[in-house]
Amino acid sequence: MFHFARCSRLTRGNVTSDRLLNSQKTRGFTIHHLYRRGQHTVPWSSSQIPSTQITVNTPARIWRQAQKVLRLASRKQPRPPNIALKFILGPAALTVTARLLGTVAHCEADVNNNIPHKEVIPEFSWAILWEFVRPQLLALIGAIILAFGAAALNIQIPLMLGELVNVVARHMREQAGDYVRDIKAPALKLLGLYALQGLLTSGYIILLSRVGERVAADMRTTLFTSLLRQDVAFFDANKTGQLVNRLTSDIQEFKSSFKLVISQGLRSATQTVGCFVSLYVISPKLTGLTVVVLPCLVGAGALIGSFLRKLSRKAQEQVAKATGVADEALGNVRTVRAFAMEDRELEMYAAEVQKSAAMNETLGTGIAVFQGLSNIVLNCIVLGTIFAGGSLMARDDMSPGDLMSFLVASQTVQRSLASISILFGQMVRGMSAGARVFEYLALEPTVPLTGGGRIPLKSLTGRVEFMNINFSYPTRPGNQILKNFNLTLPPYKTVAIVGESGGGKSTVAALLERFYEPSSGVVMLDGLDIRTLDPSWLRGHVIGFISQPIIKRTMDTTPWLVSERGVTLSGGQKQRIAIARALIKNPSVLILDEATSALDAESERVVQEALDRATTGRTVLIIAHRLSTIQGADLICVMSNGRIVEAGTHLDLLSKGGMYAELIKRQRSDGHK
Ligand SMILES: Nc1ncnc2c1ncn2[C@@H]1O[C@H](COP(=O)(O)OP(=O)(O)OP(=O)(O)O)[C@@H](O)[C@H]1O
Repeated sequence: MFHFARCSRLTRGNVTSDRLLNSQKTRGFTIHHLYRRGQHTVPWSSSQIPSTQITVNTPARIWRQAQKVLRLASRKQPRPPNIALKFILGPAALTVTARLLGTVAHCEADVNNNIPHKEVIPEFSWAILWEFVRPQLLALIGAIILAFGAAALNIQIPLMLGELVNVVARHMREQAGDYVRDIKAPALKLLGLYALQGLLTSGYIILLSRVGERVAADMRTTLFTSLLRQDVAFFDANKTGQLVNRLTSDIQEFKSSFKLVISQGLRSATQTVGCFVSLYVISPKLTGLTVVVLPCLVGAGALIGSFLRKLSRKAQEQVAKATGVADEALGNVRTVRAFAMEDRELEMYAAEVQKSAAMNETLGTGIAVFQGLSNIVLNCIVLGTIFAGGSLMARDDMSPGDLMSFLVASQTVQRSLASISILFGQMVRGMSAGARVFEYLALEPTVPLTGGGRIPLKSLTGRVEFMNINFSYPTRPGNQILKNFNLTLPPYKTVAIVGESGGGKSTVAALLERFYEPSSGVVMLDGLDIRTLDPSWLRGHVIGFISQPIIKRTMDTTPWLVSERGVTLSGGQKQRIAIARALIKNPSVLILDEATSALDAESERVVQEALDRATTGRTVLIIAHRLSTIQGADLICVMSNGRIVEAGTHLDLLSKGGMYAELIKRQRSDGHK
């Protein structure tokens, strides 16, 4: 048994409807259950109608309802195995370096991770990067110099600390001399070093953030410019969400990596080399011991760190998934309400939120165990160094200051090595994000936005001819929509196209707008192939387009504020605004694509009057569903199977008793006038 529910028509090319259809597809719905092109009735099987509904909107009631759904959802979620066990048993966990605490902190803070794309990752181009970096070269060189300076000072600091400790130790041993006078010089020197290091660090961070922000802003505008230029077919093939992702998270990811690799990469590399030299100078024996132990610690730590990062990324993906469900539901709240789907949406959201909470809990436990182990290992390293260093001191191979310097320098090496291992992963991620951004920069549209001839508006008559057009949409090349299609729109006349849904009527308008190029054949304007004409002039001055979908935001041309998606306006008001916008450019050719099909009788009358005035003195192409609105057209063409099969006036076609007469009969019996 089927129930029929009325819903507002989801229009083609409408992002909301596309998103809704996609989301419903993924949630086990069949598109046809929700939407059939050109029909306003939506069949539902009785089993799909939700059995419970939120009917009372008190907060307590809603809260109870949410809790019920959450309980149900959490019952369905299998709990992950105890992560602590995995970590405690992992043998590698015993050799974690302290700096990898930083790795974990990084995992938590890395909220800009891109959800990995399934498609093949394009190649990173250094040449394109150079184009963006070149204007910021001076600031970048400045940042690099300051970062090097800060790193060089970091190498000095352990040695200075050693000097200071030696003064203290000497005084304790000898109990003689002026302690303040002796300690003053090295202490002031160290203080100076600290201050300079702080200054250099602030300097390079300021410069780098300037470079990073400017490069990112440049990339965003260049990518957006490139996207706006792309063919309509490009947008058929690529989901809006993915494109927006490239503008936002990919560029963000690239920017973070760029800044991090330059600042921390430079600093860590310099510090590692410099401190190793210091270590060797201080004590070759102790350095030998460190060379054996340290790489094992760093390697094991990096391994666990990378495991946690993966876990963190999965948790973020899950959060994004949950957000996606909420976004779909809130973005399409009218449809959700119309189908009484609140319970189901809540259930789906709660299930996704539960999953993400469970994953984040796992991650949290992992981080906690990791941090605990790291602390133990760090302390053991310090203990081991003091133990080995102490025995060297006993043999007079080392001074207390040397031991202090050694401890601090070895900690610096550990931190730097761990940071390099993190940076390597970050660099790979940043390069993939950059490559995804660069991919569309080099893409050239087949139909340019501008360029080509213009016909002087005074002599333009608006005669349009479609000659032997064959056409398939680029995304569905096997499905030929227009087959040897021929049609002439005489100047100042109104031609209507009618026919079965999905027969290709709107496609004809899309070809005239040059949204797509025909596979073969030509579209002519005043005897000129439109491919030789300037597309921006054609769209901006010659062709006016009024379709049923309403523009979803305010435009400069409207003197009053329209709410998001135009929800505060009636259908008739929206349509009259659309007509006003199309007429502002005083077009010679006007396309009306189902301009009144969603309106009630009164609004239709008002809009029809506006349209009648608008069409006077122009070449008009009407793509119609409701045959009542086109009876006065100079020519009515019936389309079937990609070509015109009947043409004539309303009375001609009625008297012929062919397809048009059949359509009229069918619409009358369906209840349309
Ligand atoms: N952007 C697109 N990419 C791929 N196929 C498309 C695209 N737009 C439309 N189609 C397909 O092309 C065919 C013709 O669509 P078109 O919108 O031109 O038909 P129509 O006669 O205007 O239909 P309706 O009366 O239902 O609006 C349909 O099968 C449709 O699914």
